[in-house]
Amino acid sequence: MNEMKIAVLGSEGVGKSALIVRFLTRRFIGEYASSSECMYSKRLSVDGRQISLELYEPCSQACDGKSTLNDQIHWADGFIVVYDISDRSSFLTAKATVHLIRDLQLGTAKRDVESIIFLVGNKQDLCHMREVRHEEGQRLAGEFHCQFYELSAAEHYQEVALIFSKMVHNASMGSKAKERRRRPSGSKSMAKLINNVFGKRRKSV
Ligand SMILES: Nc1nc2c(ncn2[C@@H]2O[C@H](COP(=O)(O)OP(=O)(O)OP(=O)(O)O)[C@@H](O)[C@H]2O)c(=O)[nH]1
Repeated sequence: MNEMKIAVLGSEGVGKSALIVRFLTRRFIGEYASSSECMYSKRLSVDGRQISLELYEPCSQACDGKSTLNDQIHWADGFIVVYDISDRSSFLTAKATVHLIRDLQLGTAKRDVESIIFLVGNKQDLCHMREVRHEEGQRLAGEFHCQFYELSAAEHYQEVALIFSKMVHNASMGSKAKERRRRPSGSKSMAKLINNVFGKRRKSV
């Protein structure tokens, strides 16, 4: 069984949990708590191979034991960097994050293999409130050698699933001979994920 580790990054409220939960459960669940970092795990078959996938979502608020981007770069096989197309500041955070991943990577043992980064503009259903043009996302992705997607976790299951499968596929190509690395926190089972989702406090859109 191959292991695959993906970190889902982005500023508060961009829809990181929504995307992960959509992928894992096919459902869009509107409200999630954000007071702790989360690790989700899932087994899946990609290109005929069994993959044990771990998805890490850091806590976007100040919390104990928070991992640094440097830790995440050592740990992850790939990054999904999310912003909200109706929130320009989240795009600027995504830009800074992508920049940092590329910069920090140069100082690690992984510098020979460019980290796989997918830049994702979420909340496409809010295009009437759009603050970030599609072309801006495309341009940023081109500049930093990322793949770019715009979608809505609220409305698009297929697109969300496609992104995660592509990420796993691409990351598995680049990680075959890779050393095992420390992970930033403990793992959550699917049952815990469901409890977590339903136990989370409510936030408004
Ligand atoms: N309209 C719309 N709302 C969305 C979408 N995705 C997520 N949301 C909403 O955005 C809010 C934040 O979503 P989360 O998934 O908690 O975002 P997050 O990035 O995990 O937030 P933190 O954990 O606080 O960092 C919630 O109210 C979601 O219902 C989307 O595609 N469209």
